[in-house]
Amino acid sequence: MRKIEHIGIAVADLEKSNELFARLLGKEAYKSERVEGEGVETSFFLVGETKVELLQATRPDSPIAKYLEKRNEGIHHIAFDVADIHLEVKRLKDAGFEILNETPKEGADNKLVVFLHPRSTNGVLVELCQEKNL
Ligand SMILES: CC[C@H](C(=O)O)C(=O)SCCNC(=O)CCNC(=O)[C@H](O)C(C)(C)COP(=O)(O)OP(=O)(O)OC[C@H]1O[C@@H](n2cnc3c(N)ncnc32)[C@H](O)[C@@H]1OP(=O)(O)O
Ligand SMILES: [Co+2]
Repeated sequence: MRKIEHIGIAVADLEKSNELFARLLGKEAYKSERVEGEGVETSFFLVGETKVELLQATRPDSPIAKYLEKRNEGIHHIAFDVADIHLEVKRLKDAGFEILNETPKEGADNKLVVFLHPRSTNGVLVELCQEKNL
């Protein structure tokens, strides 16, 4: 794990939360991106070396929709930047963590992503991110 890539925050209304975080951080989101595979619309704010990712569900079966059915808006996951996602998946699997998708999938912001089940990570949904062009 090289650094915290982003903190993912589940929101009900992306436009409203974009305005709130722009006011909070003193800067606008640098991008918005829809990830069909996850049923999410995201926006990203750069904060030093790391990012805040806001996520709104685009369909009822989205993990974000399911999350917000049971919980208030708030921190949904923490994402770590990794150099080699396949190596990290093997390391973490051997270390006893529960990998949700062993084959990396398309993430936002030009990343390949893998998720670990929160029941194996002290109740925190963990995402691994590798830059796609490496
Ligand atoms: C990829 C685009 C973008 C990016 O950065 O590039 C994203 O970040 S997309 C983010 C949205 N996608 C995902 O979250 C994919 C991975 N998530 C999942 O596969 C599910 O959400 C899963 C398996 C974590 C939970 O799904 P499930 O249907 O099992 O939901 P339950 O409500 O039944 O929860 C089971 C159990 O897990 C706990 N839980 C659920 N979500 C979270 C969470 N975000 N953080 C911590 N814990 C979570 C929940 O409380 C249940 O625990 P229990 O003790 O049984 O009550
Ligand atoms: Co994320």
